[in-house]
Amino acid sequence: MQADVPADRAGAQAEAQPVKGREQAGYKEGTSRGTVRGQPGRGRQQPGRPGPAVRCGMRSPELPVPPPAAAPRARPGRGRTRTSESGSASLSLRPALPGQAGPRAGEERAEPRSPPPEGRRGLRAQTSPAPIDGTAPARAGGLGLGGRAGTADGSCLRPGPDPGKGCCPSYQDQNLPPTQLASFPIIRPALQDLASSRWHWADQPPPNHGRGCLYGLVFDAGSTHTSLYIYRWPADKENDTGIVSQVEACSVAGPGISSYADDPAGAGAGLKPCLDRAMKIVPAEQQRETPTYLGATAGMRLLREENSTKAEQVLAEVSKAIGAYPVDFRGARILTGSEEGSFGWITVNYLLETLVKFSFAEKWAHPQDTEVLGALDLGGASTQITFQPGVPVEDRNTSVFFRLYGTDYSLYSHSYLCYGQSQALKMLLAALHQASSRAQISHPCYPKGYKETITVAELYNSPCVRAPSSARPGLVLTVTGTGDTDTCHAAVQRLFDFSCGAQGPCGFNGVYQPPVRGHFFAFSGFYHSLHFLNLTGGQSLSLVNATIRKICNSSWKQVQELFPTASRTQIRDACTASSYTLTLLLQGYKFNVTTWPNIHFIRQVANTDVGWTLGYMLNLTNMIPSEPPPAVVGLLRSIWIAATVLLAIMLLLSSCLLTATCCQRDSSGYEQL
Ligand SMILES: Nc1ncnc2c1ncn2[C@@H]1O[C@H](COP(=O)(O)OP(=O)(O)O)[C@@H](O)[C@H]1O
Repeated sequence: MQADVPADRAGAQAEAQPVKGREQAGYKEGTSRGTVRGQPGRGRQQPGRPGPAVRCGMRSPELPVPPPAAAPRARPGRGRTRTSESGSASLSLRPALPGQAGPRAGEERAEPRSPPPEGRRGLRAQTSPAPIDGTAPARAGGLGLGGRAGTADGSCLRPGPDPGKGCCPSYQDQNLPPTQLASFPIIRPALQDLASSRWHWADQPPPNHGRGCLYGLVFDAGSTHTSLYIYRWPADKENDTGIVSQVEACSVAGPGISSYADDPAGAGAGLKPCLDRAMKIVPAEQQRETPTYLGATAGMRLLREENSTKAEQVLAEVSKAIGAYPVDFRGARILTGSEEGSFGWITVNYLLETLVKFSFAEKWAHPQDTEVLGALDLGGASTQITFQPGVPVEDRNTSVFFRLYGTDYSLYSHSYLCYGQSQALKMLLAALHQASSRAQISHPCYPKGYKETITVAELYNSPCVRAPSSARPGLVLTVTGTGDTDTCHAAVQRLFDFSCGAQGPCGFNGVYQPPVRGHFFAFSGFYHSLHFLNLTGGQSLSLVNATIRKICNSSWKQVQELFPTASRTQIRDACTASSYTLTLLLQGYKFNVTTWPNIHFIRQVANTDVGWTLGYMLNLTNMIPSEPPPAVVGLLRSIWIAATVLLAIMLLLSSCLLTATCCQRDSSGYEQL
């Protein structure tokens, strides 16, 4: 369903034609927009207008998805569980059409898995259990058990008549050393470079003279919640990189928009407080040119699988709500799993300036000898892994190509639907229920002494779990925690099929994956589940194992004492979530004791949340063009001064020469006379 978009915007969007390019995969070495540094506004794309170029592409959605390595496992219920979101979805890195849903073909339906082989090793503590202090003060850098919302720069939140004054932070202000990462020695040099380059900008004239700042708004409509990210960048540096900062992340009250399937208007109404907040931040005269997007992720992908009409209704309602505000609304759509992974990867590498960097020669350039980082995202309903494997990606369904700032990137990316944290925990409970086939469920990952009830209807309310045909929806199930680490780990492992078969290296459920390579940022649920146990500070794998083991063996009373301020659900899920996270990383994505230190659990870099939204906006506003702007960009001021002096000298010399010639001619004339 198309969203309501004014005709003038439709025109702009129509410029963004799908581009045929290399390998017919929607890839184009796009044209840069020719922004000339020092001449603000000239040659610059109008803010809020999509860039002309499509810069990358992915496999066509029609490509077949490889069959699972293992034989299907019969599971009762209605239909198949979706477990894999293949990169076969066309990743259209171009302005989204309003209300356009992402291609469905990318949503690979899950194939049932075979039971994992017997005797698979569980998670084992390799050292004696370490004390857990979930209430310990946050490490340097201020990482804490935080809410989703945060104000990066409170001083800039007031609307003002003059957006150019006090609106954009100065470059000094932007030089916010991402101290969250200070404990990661490998990453630190890159961050020091980042900081130094920002100091370098500080030498430049203030960026916000003239047009002030530009803003962009992106709603992350996740399966568990929705957030509005408000971004800002200096207007005269629109085509530059590394300068977009997050002003605020506004958390929408209530669950994710997919929960409003039976009340679509409620999904739209819920967005209004955050839109009102944005209208207070973005100066009134700039609101109409502020590009605004809503991207929905796995929750909506699942709803679309279940009932596409309801999914469209929800999208239509959120579009209507956003369209009522005076912004340049560019549409609400459902991202494919591959887009989610790829935009997360762009965000990570943009924030670390591994794609393009401001050099000492005062030019933006692709940094030499800089390794890009991989991205690991754990949502509520899906998880993504995206990295540059350094070897050809053998499965075209998981292959992603980017050309960014004149450099080609060949990535591996895959999204597993239903393997986000909330849905995985639901699958675990359903499996335990089906194993018990009674109204009593013993949950080995819940603390001893914990008890709750849940109806069959509540348990089986997702396409990721299938109700047994005999299950009565109204039946009340009693779930009792047994706090048994080994049984818990075994149950978590049974959610996966780790066997790769003959087809080569894989992740899980028979999905091809080359061996992990280089450093990774692990964010969203990966960060939150381990941060709760204070395990995001570069702890060794043995300590992580020992800590999780200890928490999983604790009683309900003990964990309540350990986490006095946490919610009941957080405490209940501490063991399950961390066990699941570790299993996914180690057995699923195949990290090991050697590569474990290469995973950096992170929530923010330089006060900007790490997630897909920033990469999405950067792409749709063409802020990382496929080719660098023309070479005239970034000429040194000293060169201009030298050129002016040289010109003056040349003019002086020419006039001297002219005078001398005239004099000579005059004297020769006399001679003739
Ligand atoms: N402040 C937080 N504390 C704990 N967990 C969080 C927090 N913020 C996000 N999460 C977790 O991060 C994930 C975000 O998922 P979400 O974006 O809603 O899902 P998806 O990307 O699958 O649609 C969820 O697993 C959620 O529980």
